[in-house]
Amino acid sequence: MTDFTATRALFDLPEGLAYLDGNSLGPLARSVPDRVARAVREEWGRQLIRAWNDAGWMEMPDRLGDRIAPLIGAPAGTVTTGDTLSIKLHQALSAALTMTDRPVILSDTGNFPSDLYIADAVARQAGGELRTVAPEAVAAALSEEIGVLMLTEVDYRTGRLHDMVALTARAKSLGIATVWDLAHSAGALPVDVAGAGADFAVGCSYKYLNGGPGAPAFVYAAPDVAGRIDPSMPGWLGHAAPFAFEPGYRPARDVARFRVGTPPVLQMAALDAALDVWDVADIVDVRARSLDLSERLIAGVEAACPDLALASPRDGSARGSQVSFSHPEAYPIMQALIARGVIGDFRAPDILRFGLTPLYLGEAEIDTCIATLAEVMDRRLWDDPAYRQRQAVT
Ligand SMILES: Cc1ncc(COP(=O)(O)O)c(C=O)c1O
Ligand SMILES: Nc1c(O)cccc1C(=O)C[C@H](N)C(=O)O
Repeated sequence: MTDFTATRALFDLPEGLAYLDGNSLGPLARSVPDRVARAVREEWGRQLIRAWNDAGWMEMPDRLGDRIAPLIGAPAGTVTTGDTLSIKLHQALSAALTMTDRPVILSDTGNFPSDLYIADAVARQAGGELRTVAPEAVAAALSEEIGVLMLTEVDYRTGRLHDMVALTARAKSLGIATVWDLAHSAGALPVDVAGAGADFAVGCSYKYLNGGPGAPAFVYAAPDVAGRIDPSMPGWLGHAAPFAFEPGYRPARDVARFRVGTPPVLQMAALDAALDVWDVADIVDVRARSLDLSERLIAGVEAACPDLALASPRDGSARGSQVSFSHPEAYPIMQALIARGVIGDFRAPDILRFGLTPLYLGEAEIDTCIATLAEVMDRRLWDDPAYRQRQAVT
């Protein structure tokens, strides 16, 4: 059983702040500064170029992939890390399109814009198109016209959770390759990519994995497809023998062929330290506690703030690890909340979004969030021109 008092002590959160935005940027794990300082001072500073071998820098992308793998139900050797999620998604989609003669990608209208932009471009470049339907309509839209199904398991706005197992099985029965974006799943709820039979999965590590701003993305390729991929971005570090400097490209074994160029070692050192929390935390316990905290938040907000409408599925099993409410004045409401030490975020056009992250959040923060939100709403504290000034990053 996970001891959540112990996991919370592993994070360095500002005193007096209720942080419900770990679904966008996870907080600093206490072990990170020393690990990064060691990478800077000892490895870079003293070992210099030798650190690629002696400090294991070159193996880091695959080693971190192996640390993330158990959280997404992937066997060892099937996940690697690097670049950004947008890039890893581009690579996975390009690979998936080579597995079909139907250059049509199906996704849903709620998917993250970056995913849709990339899918649209990749499909058009392959002579096909991206089709989108409402999230609830995905199963019915799967047909033999579709070549690739690309979905984000948890909707970034509403928290709606797709049924990965059922959709992947149905896709497979129609010969459709699958690419799952686990940005809002990895570290938030149990995922079983291998059990579901997914072909590819991608995700980021700066949300529920707490790797820090700009932390590397991860990519999973199923063992039966990995060795057949002709990478769209055949960088030298995805070569079977990078330091042979051969004139022609020969892909590395399985998923390692998704590596591109030099790994961001300092960022990877931060992620490496942040992942230590999973040595003492069980994702099944995290999910159970996330659901309890979510119920508490929903019940409290609905009782105290009748003007806010629940924008997430009410049924916990159909929801990821976030709870969203809608209101036409969601932007200034969130700014007023943030000014009072409760951090969630706003998503256009009208969503107040709260991430539930039991590794470092408990009942006290949920109750503070409810009470502060109630005060902001009751006293119309949001109705201040200062809170309407839009920030560049929301
Ligand atoms: C579902 C989803 N896909 C893609 C991205 C883009 O990731 P990145 O900026 O790391 O490329 C994000 C978040 O930014 C996301 O939430
Ligand atoms: N990646 C981000 C960034 O570089 C700046 C600000 C926010 C983000 C995010 O991750 C947004 C996030 N994907 C979301 O779900 O809204």
